[in-house]
Amino acid sequence: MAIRTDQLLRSAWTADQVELPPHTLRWLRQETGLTDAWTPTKPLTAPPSELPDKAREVLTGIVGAEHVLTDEASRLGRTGGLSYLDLLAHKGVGEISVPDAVVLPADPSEVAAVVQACAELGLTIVPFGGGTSVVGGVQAANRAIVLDLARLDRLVLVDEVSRLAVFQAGVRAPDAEKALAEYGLTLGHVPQSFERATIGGFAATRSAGQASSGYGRFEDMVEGIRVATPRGELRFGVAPASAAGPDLRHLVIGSEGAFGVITEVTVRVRPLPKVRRYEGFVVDGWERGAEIVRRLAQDRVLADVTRLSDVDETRVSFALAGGLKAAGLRAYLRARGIRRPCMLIVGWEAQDQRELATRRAATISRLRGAVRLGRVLGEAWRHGRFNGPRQRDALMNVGVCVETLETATHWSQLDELYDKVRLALTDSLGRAIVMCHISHAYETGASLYFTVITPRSVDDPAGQWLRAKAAACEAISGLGTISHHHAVGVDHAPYLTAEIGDLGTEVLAAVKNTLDPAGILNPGKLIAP
Ligand SMILES: Cc1cc2nc3c(=O)[nH]c(=O)nc-3n(C[C@H](O)[C@H](O)[C@H](O)COP(=O)(O)OP(=O)(O)OC[C@H]3O[C@@H](n4cnc5c(N)ncnc54)[C@H](O)[C@@H]3O)c2cc1C
Repeated sequence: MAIRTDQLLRSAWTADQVELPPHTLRWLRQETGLTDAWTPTKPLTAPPSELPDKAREVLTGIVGAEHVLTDEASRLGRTGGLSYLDLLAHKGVGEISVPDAVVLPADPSEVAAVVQACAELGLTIVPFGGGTSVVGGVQAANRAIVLDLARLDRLVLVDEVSRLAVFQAGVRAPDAEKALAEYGLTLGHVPQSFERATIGGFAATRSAGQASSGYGRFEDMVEGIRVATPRGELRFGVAPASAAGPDLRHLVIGSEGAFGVITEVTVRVRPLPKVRRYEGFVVDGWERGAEIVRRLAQDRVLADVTRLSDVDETRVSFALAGGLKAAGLRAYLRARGIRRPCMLIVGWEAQDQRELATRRAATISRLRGAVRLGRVLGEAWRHGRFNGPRQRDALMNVGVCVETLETATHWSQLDELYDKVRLALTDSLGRAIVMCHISHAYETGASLYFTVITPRSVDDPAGQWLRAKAAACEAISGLGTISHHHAVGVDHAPYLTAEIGDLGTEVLAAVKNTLDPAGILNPGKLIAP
């Protein structure tokens, strides 16, 4: 099997060298004090593989010699995920552990055999989907082997009557959508990592896509799931709803490879939309914007995509759009009485114009006081919706520390959480741009997604972000969730008990102990050591 090149690009999102436009670089220097001085980088190298001969022999017997890879490129290609710290580590800054081998099983039965064999051999396994984790979820502690699900790439079946599809876990989101489109169907799960992430990864992390208001979070889409554990196979989901005890699907959805390896997922699918419309509005101030989004959620008229940027994120978006355009827009908005512009993107997807018009009218009637900037802004957002990681590459290339973090809470606590996280980040980082948006709203609350941009520390680039992230996590603890959709991984594991309590942590540990008594599955993720 050809190794996909993007798995080798762990220090960047794309192979192309991306550069910031000159006006953006100038603006960034003014705003953040960015200079040309930053820690030099060098490519990461791998130590020799220490995969024991016996283990190689057993694994080769299951998947074939060509699917047990110990060469440097294959192992570096599955070293870590895509957090800022992982990307830095690939530039030779900070610490990261390189796996001893990459194993590529072909189907659920080979996955089960690999898991059993590793349990007997005492070999640690890191399940690896698209490798887009931003919380240390695919870090290979203890010189583990990476179990790459890339060959589980089939659409197993489509039940058009029930609107269900069964995918193998390694199917990437664009391939899933392409396969479903042939049946006139869609999953509608569009996270920013869409181009690379997999069906199994979405289930393992309780992912949420940009259109979650319309299509739901990924866990809402999972009807059934198949998981290989060292103790045998788990299979859940025989009916759309059940009163047969607790819903055990949710023991494995979000289990981040710590309880078992997801091999197949049955997902709810919907008809492909025939019409779509995305529009941009501007509201005056974050508090007013959040109130509008709350009304939309509580009146149940949210657009499929509903995304509110705070003043700083809006300012940055306008600045990046370029000098004259941005100045003209600001003047226009001032004339319309908007002093603290906050951008609101709304997008609807429907089967026909009539459905779209009805839903649009219901949403728009609640946007009192908002200034409509029209479809150009909405469409620009839609077309650029996957650009974030490319922009991050360009920023990192000029010595910027750029990272995101996310949380969620109830409406009554949203402002407090917003203020506390912002304060924690700015206190820790000093001169930094800290911006935020709401992109997932519920009747009872919403997510907050923060992006940070600051000059990378010359002396201690990793420590700079570790300290800021710790400060933000402390601010979140007790007020919101430690993760709305990025999952727990290694980074959030120390904060999980504060959220679910000692007994909750004990329950998770008991489940882990039952399914994985030798503790070989993704150690250190989800449950802190
Ligand atoms: C630029 C960027 C943007 C992002 N945007 C979003 C977003 O909008 N919404 C969102 O929800 N997330 C987002 N993420 C986070 C990430 O993409 C999601 O967590 C995604 O669900 C991970 O899928 P993956 O296939 O890449 O999984 P991986 O990164 O490979 O793995 C994630 C975790 O799941 C485990 N795992 C993977 N596959 C399996 C399996 N088959 N069985 C058991 N365990 C498994 C891994 O061991 C790991 O702990 C973003 C990440 C990046 C880098």
